[in-house]
Amino acid sequence: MRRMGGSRGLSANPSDYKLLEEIGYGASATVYRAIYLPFNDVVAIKCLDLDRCNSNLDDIRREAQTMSLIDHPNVIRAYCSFVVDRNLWVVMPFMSEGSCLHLMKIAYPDGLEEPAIGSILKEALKALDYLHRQGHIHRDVKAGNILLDNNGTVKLADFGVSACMFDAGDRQRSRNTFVGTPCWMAPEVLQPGSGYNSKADIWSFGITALELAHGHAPFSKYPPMKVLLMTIQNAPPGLDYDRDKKFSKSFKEMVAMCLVKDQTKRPTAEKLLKHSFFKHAKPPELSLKKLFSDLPPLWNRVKALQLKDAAQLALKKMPSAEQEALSQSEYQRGVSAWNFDLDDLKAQASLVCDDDDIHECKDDDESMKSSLGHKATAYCEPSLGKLSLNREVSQAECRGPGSIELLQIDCLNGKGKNLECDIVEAGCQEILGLKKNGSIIDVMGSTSEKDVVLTRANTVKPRETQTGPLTPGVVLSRSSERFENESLLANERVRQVRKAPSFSGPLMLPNRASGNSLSAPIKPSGGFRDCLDEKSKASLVQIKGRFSVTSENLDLVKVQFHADLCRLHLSESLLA
Ligand SMILES: Nc1ncnc2c1ncn2[C@@H]1O[C@H](COP(=O)(O)OP(=O)(O)OP(=O)(O)O)[C@@H](O)[C@H]1O
Repeated sequence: MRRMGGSRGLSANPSDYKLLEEIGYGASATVYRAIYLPFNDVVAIKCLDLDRCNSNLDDIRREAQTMSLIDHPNVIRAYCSFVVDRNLWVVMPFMSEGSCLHLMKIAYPDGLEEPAIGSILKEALKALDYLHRQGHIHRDVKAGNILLDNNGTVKLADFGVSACMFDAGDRQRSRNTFVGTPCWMAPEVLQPGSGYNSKADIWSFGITALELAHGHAPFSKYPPMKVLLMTIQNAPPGLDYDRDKKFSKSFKEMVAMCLVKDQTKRPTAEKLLKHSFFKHAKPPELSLKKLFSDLPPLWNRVKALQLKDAAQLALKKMPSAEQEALSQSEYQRGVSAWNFDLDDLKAQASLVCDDDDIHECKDDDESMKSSLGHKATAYCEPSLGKLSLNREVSQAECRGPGSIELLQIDCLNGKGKNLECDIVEAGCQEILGLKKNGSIIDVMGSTSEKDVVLTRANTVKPRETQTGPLTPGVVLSRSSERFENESLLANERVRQVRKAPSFSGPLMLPNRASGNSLSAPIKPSGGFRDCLDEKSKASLVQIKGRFSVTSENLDLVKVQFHADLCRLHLSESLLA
């Protein structure tokens, strides 16, 4: 056991803590509610599995140190941190309402009202202002990293990928590293070698504003590679469309100021705080408390979300581990290609149907809703040649009420060209048992319902169109009782899905579903990294929800990309 970082009277003795329920999970960590026994205080403990972590110990130590030095009411700080067996425990304040992302997923799938958004964003912006003044770039600003408590306190969390602007040498080079979560990443962050600064956080902040307004980030239904391309090539997203009429002019203007592609034209956090949108924002204790007044306890919400994730994974035909491997592989192809062949990626982007982009730019949900019950418009271009891979199901996104499930079948040859595409449409809500117009997700109402859901999910076949009426799901209740009753049985099922067995070879990954991101899944790459040589490992890091490729050693990335592709071919032939 080793202690890292400072403490405010809390001991670094693990036996002083009693771990209670799981309240969150990310790429490499599980977060628990816990009791600090000597004071009988409730705290949160982030348990980072050092074996599962892609970061090296220095990065982890840095996150813990950064967290322990933080002193701002809107930034989560670490009370203390210490190593227990192969885990790093980071002890921090318990934020009883969890992340904004979880809150939206469970109760506000179409986003929050403007007053609440204004309050949340203002507090998060104060946090960014503080961090930037301290020389930090957060690099992972998103709703999943904005935590709330029942008093309406808002805190920015997760310094896992933060960087220091004052670093020199190797650390300075880390700012040429491609880090973040694709949907939230600024265009300049996607350009290896160009370098970026705290303005990257302002872009992510603007994306987060859209996320809070719509319930999901722009482009979140697309695979990561396409997100990267769209971020670079499309006009910046904004609050410009029909569905956004309800929002004020000043909100729209504030978002537009953040989402300027030229980073030099974006305001600093300090300047943005002076914008009229924030001047008129209500104190959070007035506008936020009512958001969670009827919700069950955080841990039951998290369980419900885990069940939903599990059902989504079960929905797909392939064993989840295999599917994750393919998803990982797709992601990697895209990013590797981005790094070494910009023209090729641009060519790919030009092949994407205009329709598709229009759907995204106009209004994901509206277009999805309107296509409910109809065969979705073809997503990709016609075949360009002989099919070399028959990869299926690269993305399955389930949105809010009234949405459909798109299972995108997308095949690539070695050059990254799309060869064959198809779309399978499935009634997402039918499969997940979601109430059509409800807000809270009560995914599994009873054991038998769970069985029905999973059985249904397993019988969905890619390449078949799922038509017919959507059956309204289980009635969603704001009572916590049902969550309580379900939790034990459900937990086991979730864990089984999480620990899906490996399918074939080194691409098999631990499964954490989509816990902290609404974007297309980006999976942990521990298993995959294991098969790389040490140099390749150094140049490429991917974890769920985040992505990192250094700008150096791109050749290694390229070599690794081809190796990945070969493995994928091999898997395909084994499958055939
Ligand atoms: N102090 C806290 N109180 C309550 N919930 C928390 C706290 N810290 C984290 N969580 C929950 O746990 C989730 C995961 O935490 P965190 O983002 O720190 O993990 P991570 O592994 O770094 O995630 P990722 O890499 O996916 O962003 C958060 O999204 C949030 O829902």
